[in-house]
Amino acid sequence: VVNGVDARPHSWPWQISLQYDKDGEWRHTCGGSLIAANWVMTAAHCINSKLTYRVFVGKHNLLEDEAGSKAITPETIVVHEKWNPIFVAFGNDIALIKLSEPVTLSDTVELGCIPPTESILPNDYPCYITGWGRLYTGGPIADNLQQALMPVVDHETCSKPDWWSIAVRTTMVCAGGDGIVAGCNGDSGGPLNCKNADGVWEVHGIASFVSGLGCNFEKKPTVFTRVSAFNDWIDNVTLTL
Ligand SMILES: CC(C)C[C@H](NC(=O)C(F)(F)F)C(=O)N[C@@H](C)C(=O)Nc1ccc(C(F)(F)F)cc1
Repeated sequence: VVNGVDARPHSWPWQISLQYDKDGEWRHTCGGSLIAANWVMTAAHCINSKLTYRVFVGKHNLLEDEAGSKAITPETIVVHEKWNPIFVAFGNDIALIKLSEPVTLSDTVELGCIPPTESILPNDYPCYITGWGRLYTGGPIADNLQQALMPVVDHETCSKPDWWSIAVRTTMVCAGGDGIVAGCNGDSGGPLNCKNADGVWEVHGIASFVSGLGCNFEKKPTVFTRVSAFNDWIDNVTLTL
C-alpha cells in the first residue's frame, strides 16, 4: 500500500498472507481474505500451479513469530474458469483456496463478510485497502500490515477515457486514484474493506491491478474484482468442494 499507515495489529482479522516456497524460504506474494474457517478468497493472478503455497492467518508483522498466527497448507485451489492470465483487464480475477484444516477463529483470526449479490457502492463511499504490498512503486513490501482510506470511484468515472477507459468492467470496483494512496504489488488478492449501513465490515473487492506506469498514478485507481458479482460462483465452489 502506497501512503498508508500501520494497521492496529489484528484489526483486519480476515486478512491473510499467501506465501510460496522459494528455495526453502517462504515469501509473501499476495493478500487474501478468510471467508470461512476453511476457505480463503484471493486473486486468480496470485496462483501459479507450479508453486507450493501456504496461508498464514493472524499475522501483523511478517518478520516476527506472532502468538495466535498459524500457517495452513491448502488442500485445493480453485481459479475462476474464465480467468485469462494473458489479460488481467478481462476480469474474473478471483480464486478460492480450500484449507487442509479449518482454522480456529479467535480475536486475531475472524471471517470477512461477503457483500450482498450485485451490491454496488456509490462514488466516494469510504473503504480501506489493507495489505503488505510495496510501500511505493518499485519499493520494498511492508513488514507491518498497512491500511489506507481509499474512496470508491464509480464505474462511470473509472471508465472515462483518461481514467481506465475500456480496461475496467462492471465486474470490477475502483478505489483511490488521487495519485497519492494506492494498492501496489503484493497487495494483490487482498481485500477492499467497506463498512455497511449496519456497521459490519464487508470485503467488497479483491485487489487486482494498478497502472503499469506506477502504483499511485493519478486517475488510475486501484482496480478490484467486485466480489458482489461472484456470489453464485463462490457458493457453487464452497458448497460443492
Ligand atoms: C500481475 C498483474 C496482472 C497484477 C498486478 N496487481 C497488483 O500489483 C495489485 F496489487 F494491484 F493487485 C499489477 O497490476 N501489476 C501491474 C504492474 C500491471 O501489470 N498492471 C496492468 C497490466 C495490464 C493492464 C491492462 F490489462 F489493462 F492492460 C492494466 C494494468
